[in-house]
Amino acid sequence: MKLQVALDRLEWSECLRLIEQLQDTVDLVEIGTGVIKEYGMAIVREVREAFPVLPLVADMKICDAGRYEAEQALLAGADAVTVMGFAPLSTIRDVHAVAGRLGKQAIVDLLGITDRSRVNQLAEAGCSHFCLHVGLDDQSAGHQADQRLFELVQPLAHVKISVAGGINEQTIDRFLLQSVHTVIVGSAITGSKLPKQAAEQIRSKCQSPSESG
Ligand SMILES: O=C(CO)[C@H](O)[C@H](O)COP(=O)(O)O
Repeated sequence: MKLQVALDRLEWSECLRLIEQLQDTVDLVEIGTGVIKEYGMAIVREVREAFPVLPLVADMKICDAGRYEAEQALLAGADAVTVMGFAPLSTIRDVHAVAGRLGKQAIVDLLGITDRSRVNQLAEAGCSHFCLHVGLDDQSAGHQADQRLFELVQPLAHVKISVAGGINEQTIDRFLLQSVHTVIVGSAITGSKLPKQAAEQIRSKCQSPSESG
């Protein structure tokens, strides 16, 4: 299981400082939606220039203007871009087309989706990487990423699953036996007084016996 650290609600310099610290511990770095809204593509470009081989996700949460917004982030240097599962299929198709043309990835964020038939429709449209996601506001209302989320994608074979939303060193245990491709962790790492140690502890749980050294 891969570990993706999400950089949310952080200042520019703090993002760069954290990437410097965490680059050898995590598999992917996500520039969070709020950071992108504050600093735009300039921060994606600077991260790419400073860390040329770092696998980088731009959490654009695209819901319209798919071609334009996906191109912005992917041409700025991101390897993958997110599009919302509730967006029009035309938008979702355009994001995938741009990603395919540039040899990059599109990830469909299922935030707010509770209908399995919608996920099937997305899979039929060619989506192959889904993010099961409990958003910050729903977390505040007491919701957590748990087994029920997986029912959305259970019947689908050959898709990659990421999971996000308030995951920490304890709650990650819930996903170890699921076929999760990537676990996305934000606050539990970036809000820690010792982010590298927090990432290392979570990282050690991501490794299956065959992956550990
Ligand atoms: O996409 C996000 C918010 O929309 C976050 O990046 C994701 O939920 C991970 O952050 P945290 O672990 O703090 O919930």
